[in-house]
Amino acid sequence: MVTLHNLGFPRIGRNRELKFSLESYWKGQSTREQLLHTGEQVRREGWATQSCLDRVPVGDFSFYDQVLDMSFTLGNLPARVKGQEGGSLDSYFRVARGRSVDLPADAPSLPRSQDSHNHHKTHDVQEVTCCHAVSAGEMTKWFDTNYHYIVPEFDARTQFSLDATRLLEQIDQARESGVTHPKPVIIGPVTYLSLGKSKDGCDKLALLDQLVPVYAQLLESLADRGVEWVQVDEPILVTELDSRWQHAFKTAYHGLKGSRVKLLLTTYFGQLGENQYLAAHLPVAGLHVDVATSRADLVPLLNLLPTHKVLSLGVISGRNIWKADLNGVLDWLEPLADRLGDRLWIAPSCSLLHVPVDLDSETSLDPEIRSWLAFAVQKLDELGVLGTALTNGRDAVRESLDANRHAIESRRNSTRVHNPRVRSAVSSVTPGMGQRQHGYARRAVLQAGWLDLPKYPATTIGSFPQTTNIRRMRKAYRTGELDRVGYESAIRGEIQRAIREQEKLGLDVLVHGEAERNDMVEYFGEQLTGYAFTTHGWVQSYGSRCVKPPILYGDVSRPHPMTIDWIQYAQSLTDRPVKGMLTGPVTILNWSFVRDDQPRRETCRQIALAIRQEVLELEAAGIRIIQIDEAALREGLPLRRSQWDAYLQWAVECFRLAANGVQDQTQIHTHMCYSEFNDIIVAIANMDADVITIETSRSDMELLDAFDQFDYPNEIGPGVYDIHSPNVPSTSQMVRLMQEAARRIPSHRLWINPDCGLKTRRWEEVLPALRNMVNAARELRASEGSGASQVRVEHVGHVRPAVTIN
Ligand SMILES: Nc1nc2c(c(=O)[nH]1)N[C@@H](CNc1ccc(C(=O)N[C@@H](CCC(=O)N[C@@H](CCC(=O)N[C@@H](CCC(=O)O)C(=O)O)C(=O)O)C(=O)O)cc1)CN2
Ligand code: MET
Ligand SMILES: [Zn+2]
Repeated sequence: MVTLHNLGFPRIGRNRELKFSLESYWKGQSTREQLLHTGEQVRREGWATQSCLDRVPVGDFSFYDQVLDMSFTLGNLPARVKGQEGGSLDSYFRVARGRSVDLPADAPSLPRSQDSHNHHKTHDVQEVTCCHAVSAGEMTKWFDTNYHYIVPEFDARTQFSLDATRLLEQIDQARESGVTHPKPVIIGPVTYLSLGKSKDGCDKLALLDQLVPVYAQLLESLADRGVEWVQVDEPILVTELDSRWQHAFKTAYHGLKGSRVKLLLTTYFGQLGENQYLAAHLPVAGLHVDVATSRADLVPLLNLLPTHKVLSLGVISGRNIWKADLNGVLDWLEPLADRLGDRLWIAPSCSLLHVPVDLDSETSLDPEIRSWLAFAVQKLDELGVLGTALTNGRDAVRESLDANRHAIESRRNSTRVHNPRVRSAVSSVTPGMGQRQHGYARRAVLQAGWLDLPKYPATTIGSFPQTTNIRRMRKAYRTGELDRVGYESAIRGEIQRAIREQEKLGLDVLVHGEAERNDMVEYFGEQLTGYAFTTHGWVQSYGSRCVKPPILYGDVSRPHPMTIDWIQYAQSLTDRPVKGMLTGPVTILNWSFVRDDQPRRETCRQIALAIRQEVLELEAAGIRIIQIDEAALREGLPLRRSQWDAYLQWAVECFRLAANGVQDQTQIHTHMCYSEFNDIIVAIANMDADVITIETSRSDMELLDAFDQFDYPNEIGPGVYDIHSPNVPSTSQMVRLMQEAARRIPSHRLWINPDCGLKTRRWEEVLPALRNMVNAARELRASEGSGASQVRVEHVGHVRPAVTIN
């Protein structure tokens, strides 16, 4: 008989209870007990929802991040938090967020900037000057998702020691809640090491020998608690592993062979590929593989897998929100069930952390679109239907299967999905559409002519603080308490404030501040056709921070302008140039739930055409600098390097399609927060943006080495202000950073700007920081003896034109 299980359940709470509880605790507005209570409630609710399963995950809950939890379980805390006052929850949040100053009412934030190892640091509020300051752990994205984890830190002195309390307590709690077969979830030793970072250059793999015994101890504690199966997550098995890491798998799992619990070696987010043989032959009791997006692994695995092992198939996608084609799954699954008998387990492909909790909360979704969707709760229902069909035959669930077939067919045939005009627009795309009229050198002269900018022009990345007031007004508008006229005039007030402040600061190129946007992706999703959006579809991005990814179900078009009025209004308030501000097609794609019935590149092209229209209309409306953010272009790189080229090819092509239809005089900017560009600098150059702003302040400009070595031809704004910290950077600090930058990039091609948008900061922090930044620009100009725009014009002539990809 088939066994049904789950790999992990969303933990932010059906109504983001955990988010609110955490933020209130951090602000000192509620007690530790209240927070612990919320955590317990969320876990119990999750277990209740999963009661239909044969094995229920335990330990997938987290107050901040599951990787950080694992670090605590293994006793691997950075030395800087050891011996500090307070309980373990305090230490935990100290690693997660740093020792904070008083948390402002609206102090969310983006992940902190990267260091040179492709990690970016944390988070909401940062430790500052106080004597007890503790810097936060670094944070980086979890595989190819929009979830971010706290990077484990290693050095030559790292010692591990077991603290199984969290897991053991949760197992007891699960049992109290009626879970008869709790299945603890842990991150496996090899993935744990690979996710971490060596702080002193020590060899991470050298730690394996002392790590494995601690894992062995952990498994013993679980066995003592009566646990039968443990889910050991090793997602790095779906990436390319060199021979040392392959060997590490053998060492680790041979070291754990004597354990009294059974291990389910769990992989997800892709195919095992060349690691199949390795994974199939490790001495564990079972193997979980992702078969939701591709079944390429399946046949070879069936032949490789020793016959005593359980094979768990991730048959329902844990990454998207579409109903699974249950009849289609059964067609191939039934013969397998016959063949494998009790050895077959089924589950979602990965943890359900990456999808919203419950479709039933979506009362205002269009009923037809709703009928195509499944969130976490519904995915478990689907699993149940498959289980019953396999055990008792399809007739036992005939009604559910028929309804599912109907939904799948309705989606496939819906006229709302297919729009012939969009199809024909995409098929008439020509390579010339992604090509600027002339190369950068010629454009730069034309742009400098009208822009008349000083050297080191000062600008910002787009957003200004999203205050509580702005969010409240938006909520009031949503609920009808505030009418459109009232809302729009309030937003115009915010724009006006942003413009006035920037003028006072003396910035050279202004922004409107993005007050009208809930999120840089959701905002565009709400205005494009082919998109649906939810009211409760929150997904954790990091810590207490959530996103509500819009759902892209059909061909995309742009029925009306999306940003023009706001930008034009902003421009009407000032003589200085205001940047048009758009999110790029690749980022919109990567941060949305997208359709699975056509290749991503196809969907991306449609979005690119919609953004292109907006770009051209902005230009026609007199906006002559347009920024197109591609924060997720680099982070969207496939997990396997062998697939990078193909991805970069279409991703860059889509950016070019969106951006490059403009006149030479129009200046295109792009922005990326994740700035480890060594491997993809050619692709970045191929985007051919006139100016790229990136996150560099934390790395002391080392990230610019890639641009330097490659001779990146266009202009660059390396971030000098770490916006993830409430710290106000000093003028001299920023001057020094720009001087570092100027050692790598000719100064006539440098801009000065913060690392990223300022939406998560407060005005009180932003104003002094930007004041110092503008002063830094002035000092630099003075010390170089010329502030005249001619300098820019004179120099640009020597610059090589950008490489093109056509
Ligand atoms: N999509 C996306 N992915 C991204 C980023 C990003 O900016 N966008 N940045 C990187 C880091 N990830 C991040 C993810 C979320 C947030 C963030 O700040 N999220 C906010 C929600 C932003 C939002 O959608 N706001 C809405 C709704 C806000 C809300 O909850 N309103 C309350 C009421 C407001 C109040 O009374 O305070 C409600 O509806 O109940 C709005 O402004 O309209 C949060 O969790 O708090 C920041 C960074 C990487 N991935
Ligand atoms: N324009 C956006 C902003 O300033 C870019 C953010 S990148 C995550 O917020
Ligand atoms: Zn950014």
